[in-house]
Amino acid sequence: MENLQFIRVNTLKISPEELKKRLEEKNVVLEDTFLNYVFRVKISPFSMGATPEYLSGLYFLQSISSIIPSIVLNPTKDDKVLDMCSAPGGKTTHLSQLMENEGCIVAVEINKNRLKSLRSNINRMGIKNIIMLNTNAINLNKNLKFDKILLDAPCTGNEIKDSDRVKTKRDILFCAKRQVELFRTAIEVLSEGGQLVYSTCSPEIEEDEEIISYILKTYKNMELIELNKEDFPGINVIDGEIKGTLKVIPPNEPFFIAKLKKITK
Ligand SMILES: C[S@@+](CC[C@H](N)C(=O)[O-])C[C@H]1O[C@@H](n2cnc3c(N)ncnc32)[C@H](O)[C@@H]1O
Repeated sequence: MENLQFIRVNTLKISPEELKKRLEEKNVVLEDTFLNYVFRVKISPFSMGATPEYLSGLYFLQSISSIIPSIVLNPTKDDKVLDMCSAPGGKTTHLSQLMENEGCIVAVEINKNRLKSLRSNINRMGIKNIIMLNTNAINLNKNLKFDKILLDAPCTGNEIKDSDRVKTKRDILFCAKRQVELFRTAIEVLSEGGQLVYSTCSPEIEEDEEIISYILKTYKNMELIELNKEDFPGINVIDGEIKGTLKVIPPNEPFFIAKLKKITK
């Protein structure tokens, strides 16, 4: 099988051209993707997680599927952004890069140990617009308000990440319940007119489309913003069961992505 490792260049520190040149000088073979700052690693003589360039924060190792949610959220320098489930920070640091290290991101993570990897990634990548919160995102103060929210929810995962785990119906329903609870808080702290991206790396319909359809049925002030699979050439993306949602399928890492807007309070 071809190598499906990707690097996201940290454009806060280096240009894609310069990093590509530096890695090619070390015999790394990179292939372009539809994003000028993301490359597929075709051949590497060494581990891409142990190079001086990696350690000094010039790039992040990230599946191309998991690059989609931050692009779809499309934050600007003026936004107040909430990342509800943020460690180890692949998407948070990508959001920060898209915001050119300006604006403000509140990155929430419940797990203390995982918060350490988030902190180290933020430091390594020279990011200055993130406030970390070690708490349960479900219990966030409902008076807070954000323009954009990423809910990259904890889920049962997928066979590419976790091939030996056997998931049960019980695991799936446990995650689905928590996903709805997180979603309820997300809607409360989203400003009127604000946008929310929901993603999971699980292909299970109970954690994906069924969550979106429950939310759209229950919250009449939330509407779906339709996504277009043609915007992601070179990635195996199909339409989800709900028109306008996306599913990334193998050989890429499975992912589900949906975007919603809060039309009224
Ligand atoms: C899918 S991972 C997030 C990956 C991350 N967004 C990234 O791109 O690197 C889900 C994360 O949510 C955290 N989490 C689970 N329940 C949470 C909660 N109630 N509040 C905040 N974080 C939570 C988990 O510890 C885990 O780190």
